[in-house]
Amino acid sequence: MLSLSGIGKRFGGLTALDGISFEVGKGAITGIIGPNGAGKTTLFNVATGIYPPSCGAVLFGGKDISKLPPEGRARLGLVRTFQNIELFGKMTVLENVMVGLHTQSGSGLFACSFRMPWQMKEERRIRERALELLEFVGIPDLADVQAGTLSFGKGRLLEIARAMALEPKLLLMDEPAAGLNSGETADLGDLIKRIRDLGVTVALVEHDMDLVMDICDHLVVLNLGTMLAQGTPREIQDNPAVITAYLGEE
Ligand SMILES: Nc1ncnc2c1ncn2[C@@H]1O[C@H](COP(=O)(O)OP(=O)(O)OP(=O)(O)O)[C@@H](O)[C@H]1O
Repeated sequence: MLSLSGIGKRFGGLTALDGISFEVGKGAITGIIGPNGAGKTTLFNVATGIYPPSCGAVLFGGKDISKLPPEGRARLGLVRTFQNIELFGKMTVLENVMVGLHTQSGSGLFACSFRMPWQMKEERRIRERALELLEFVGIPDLADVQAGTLSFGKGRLLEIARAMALEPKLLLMDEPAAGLNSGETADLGDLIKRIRDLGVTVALVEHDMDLVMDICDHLVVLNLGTMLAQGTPREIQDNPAVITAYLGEE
C-alpha cells in the first residue's frame, strides 16, 4: 500500500533519517516505534508530504507520490491525524466533520449556502454522514457542542471522525494515545481495530507500548534515523537489539 524506498532526511548537518525502506501492508495496523529522536515523526512528515525527502521515494498504491503536496496525497486516500489536535473550536462537533465531508463532495461550503434544492439535498446527506461518523467514534451525543469546549480525549475522537470523513485508504496517526488516560487509550485501541476492520489500512507512531503490542499486526522500529528491526509484536519484543535501544534510553 505505502512503500518507502531508501528514504533519507537531513536537517542541516543532522541526519534524521538514513536509508529507511519498508512497506505498510494493506489492511493491517503497522506501528512505528523507537526511542525519542529516532525519526518517527520526521518519517511521517516525509510520507505525508510535509517535508520533501533528501533522497529516496514514497510510493502509494504503486504510484510515486514523492513530489505530491499533502492535499494531493489526501485526495489519493493518504490521510493523517496530528499529535496536536487542530479543530475548528468555534464550530460545533458536527460542523467540524461536515467541513471534511464538504472537501470530499466538492460541493463546497459556499455553494451550499445558496440553498438551491439539490444543494440542500446534498447538505442533508452530508449531515447524516457526519452523524454516522460521530456514532462510529462514539460521540454522537456531542454533535451540537462547540468543539473548543471538548475534553482532550473527546477532541481526539472528533479528529479521527474528521479524518474518516476524507475516506482514507491509509490513515496515518501521529501518537494518537498522547494525552489520553488509560480508559480512553483502551477505547482508542478498539476504535483503531474497528477502522482496520472497515478495510482502512492504519499506520501509527506511538509511545504507548501496551497499546502498540495489543493492536498492531506489524511493527517497524527506528533508532537514530535507521531501521533497527521489523516484525510481529512478539518478534520485536524478543529482539535483543530493540531491547538494548530502549534500555539505553533510560
Ligand atoms: N524541522 C527540524 N529541524 C531540525 N531538526 C529536526 C527537525 N525535525 C526533527 N529534527 C531532528 O530530527 C531528529 C528526529 O526527530 P523526530 O521528531 O523525527 O523523532 P521522533 O522519533 O519522532 O522523536 P519523539 O519520539 O521524541 O517525538 C531529532 O534529532 C530532531 O531534533
